[in-house]
Amino acid sequence: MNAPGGSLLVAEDLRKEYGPTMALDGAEFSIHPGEVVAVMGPSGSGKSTLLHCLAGIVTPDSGSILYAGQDLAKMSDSERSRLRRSEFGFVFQFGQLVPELTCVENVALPLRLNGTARKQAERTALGWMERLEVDDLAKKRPGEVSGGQGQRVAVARSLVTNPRVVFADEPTGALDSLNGERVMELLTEAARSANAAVVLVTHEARVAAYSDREIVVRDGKSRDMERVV
Ligand SMILES: Nc1ncnc2c1ncn2[C@@H]1O[C@H](COP(=O)(O)OP(=O)(O)OP(=O)(O)O)[C@@H](O)[C@H]1O
Repeated sequence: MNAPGGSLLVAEDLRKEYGPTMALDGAEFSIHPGEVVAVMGPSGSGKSTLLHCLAGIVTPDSGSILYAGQDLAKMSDSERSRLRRSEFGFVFQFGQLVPELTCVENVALPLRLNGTARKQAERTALGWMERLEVDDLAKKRPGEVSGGQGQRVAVARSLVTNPRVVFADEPTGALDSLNGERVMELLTEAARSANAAVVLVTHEARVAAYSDREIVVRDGKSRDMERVV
């Protein structure tokens, strides 16, 4: 079931203070199934805090977040963590692959944590690695692959559970522009073909260009660029 208006994830009037810092000050957000939305804005404006609230990682001080019509605040911790494990995928800027595991084991990890048997999990993982053009790296460890290759492995891992929303926080922030563009191409292509929505935090216009819509966050307040004349 989706929220009214066909939105998959809707946030209203989010506020979050860290001591004297107002990280979110009435931020709003909405995303439809399969849509790619870029969250832009200057450093420290509240982009990552917004993403963490939407993903149920950080609890806002006030405001509401509805995922598929369900209020995140009314869920128990275990319901929220089940949501993060099975309905959401995550890609971050750095250090997200487990160094001791091979790349295919890394991609298979979310399935293993959900109870899928190893062989089946690794078969599914390899399918996603093919789509991200990194299946030849299956047996390598993260320390043996390049930054761009590692991010493609991380993208494969974010999609392996067939999530309905992928949260990507500066996924190309540590890459050169050519590798960054390729990661964005593959991430958006793979997400669109799986009908997964993508919440993409970035401060780079060329990365945001891969989105369907942009939201700008300034001083903890968000503005949907489509509504700006
Ligand atoms: N865990 C925390 N503890 C204290 N202050 C925090 C915490 N997380 C964020 N902040 C503060 O909240 C404000 C918003 O931070 P946030 O990381 O959301 O911004 P951002 O737009 O993602 O920045 P950047 O583009 O630099 O990553 C900043 O002033 C930051 O210092």
